[in-house]
Amino acid sequence: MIKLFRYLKPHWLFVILAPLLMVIEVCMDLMQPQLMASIIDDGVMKGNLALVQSTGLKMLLIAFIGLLGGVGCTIFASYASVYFAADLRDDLFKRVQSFAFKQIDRFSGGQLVTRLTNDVTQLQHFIEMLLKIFVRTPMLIIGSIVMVIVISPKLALILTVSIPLLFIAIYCLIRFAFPLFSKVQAKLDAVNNVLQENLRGIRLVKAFVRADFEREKFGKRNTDYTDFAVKSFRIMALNMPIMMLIMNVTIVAVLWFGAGQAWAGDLPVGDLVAFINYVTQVLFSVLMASNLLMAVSRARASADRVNEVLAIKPEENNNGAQRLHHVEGHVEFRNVSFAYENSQANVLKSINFEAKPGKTVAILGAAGAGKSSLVHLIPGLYAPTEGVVMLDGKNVLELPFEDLRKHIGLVLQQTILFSGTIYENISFGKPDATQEEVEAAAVAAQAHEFIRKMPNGYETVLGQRGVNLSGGQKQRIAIARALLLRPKILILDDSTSAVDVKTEAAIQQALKTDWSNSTCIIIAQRISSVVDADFIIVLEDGEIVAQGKHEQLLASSSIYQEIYQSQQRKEEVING
Ligand SMILES: Nc1ncnc2c1ncn2[C@@H]1O[C@H](COP(=O)(O)OP(=O)(O)OP(=O)(O)O)[C@@H](O)[C@H]1O
Repeated sequence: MIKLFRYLKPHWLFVILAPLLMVIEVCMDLMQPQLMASIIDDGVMKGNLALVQSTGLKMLLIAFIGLLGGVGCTIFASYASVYFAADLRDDLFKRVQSFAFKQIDRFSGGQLVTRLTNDVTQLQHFIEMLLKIFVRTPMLIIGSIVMVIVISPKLALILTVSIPLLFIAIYCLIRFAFPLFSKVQAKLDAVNNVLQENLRGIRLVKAFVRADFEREKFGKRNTDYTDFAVKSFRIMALNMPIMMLIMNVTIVAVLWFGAGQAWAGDLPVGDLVAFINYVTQVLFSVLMASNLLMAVSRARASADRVNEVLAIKPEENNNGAQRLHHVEGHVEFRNVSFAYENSQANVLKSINFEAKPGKTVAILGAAGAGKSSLVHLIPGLYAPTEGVVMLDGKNVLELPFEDLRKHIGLVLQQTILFSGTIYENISFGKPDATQEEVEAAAVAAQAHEFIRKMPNGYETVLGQRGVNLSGGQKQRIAIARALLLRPKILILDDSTSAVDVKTEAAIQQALKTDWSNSTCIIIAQRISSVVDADFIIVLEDGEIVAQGKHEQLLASSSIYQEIYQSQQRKEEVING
């Protein structure tokens, strides 16, 4: 957790001011019981009204100065903790943005959300509390102990029993609390996961009438979380009553033994009252320390989870490598095998093929054959476990990633749109694109016509994830976004699956004419989408089982013939 304190460095002024102001409040608190003793012994007992009034005014003034110190401390502690949390959140967000694909796979969306929200808030509360009481508590404890010893060393011996008792109670509570707090956060992760997944897929849930099932699933995780949260609150709830019990027993003991000294004239009544006040301050300060320690154990759990994210090294950009200014677009897979980190099995096995500049290579294969995994290796989103992926004769993993990816237009299988205008979505990769460039990309992606017909054209605001568009329209916007970059390599990962055959043909025609310099790698389900490709690869279980041109494959590959015939039959059924 100490590591996270570096986020307080830029706000050092608040970090210094908060405890300094707290020192003022503590000094005032330490003076009050002495003044009270003086009012009682020299004013009340001796009938000296003038002294009661003047000392009373002094007490009011001191209380006011203490109040100013306390308020100032709270304000600066809040500033420091809020800015600390903002900087930490910012850094976490940047770190998540810099994750490589394999690191994104490690966390579920819900886990990252909890870390960036709940865990940061826990740490913020802890920092605020720490700044408010880390000076106050030791100062009050030491100051008050000195005062009770000065007033009555004999009575002060009572504290040698009650303070260790308090510490033992606190230690036990914290030992139970820490593992629970870690579990509570993990359970909250699980709740957030279901929540996120469900909200994203709410239409599917409704369409499949699975609301009851999802409600039950959520209910289970929610109850699980609540059970642990209740357990941890129960432990925290024990804290206060145990401390109060020890405090009350101590005060009774002080009165018991103090009364004898007072009656014997060894201890003035005012001093006895002041003694009780100081004892109360000592015990309350220990209580505050216990709250702080509770907060430490909770914050430690949050800090561990936040540090887990911060410890992940950002994806290397290969900055030392030679810049990639010009790309021909020659892609080659040499004996490439690949496995995801979380599974041992190879999803790609000894892949060899090349895509020459300006040519179109199509990849066909059943679901799960490894098509997406294969194309993700080209921009270096994952690294092959064996073999090498080359661009213009260079290993893509040794190229500066930013340069490499600027030359690659990737249209992902799952269309991702951001809330914002259509214009902003298309120009996502090139924010300074002109209207003409954006429109040209949209024309080629067969999106211009439907965008033009929308009430605000390119300025139409899309709802979250483009809810106000059809699946095919979303895909065409995603294609326009990639085309706008004028990439030397264009990868379409099943990106026209929701587009009708005629529109798909028009997109392919536009690619052939206006984007003929780009090497295209197209993943498709329909053979009609790949017949014109310069080269077709058929993948099965991560292996290339056939390759060649459409006619060659029809003549020589039984698997290709099977796919072709089954699709023909389907079309005949559809066309009646
Ligand atoms: N991030 C991942 N972590 C672990 N395994 C994965 C991951 N992504 C895909 N896989 C596995 O890799 C294999 C190939 O998946 P891939 O998405 O490449 O297939 P695909 O041919 O593109 O399938 P589809 O046509 O359904 O998109 C599958 O068995 C899949 O379960």
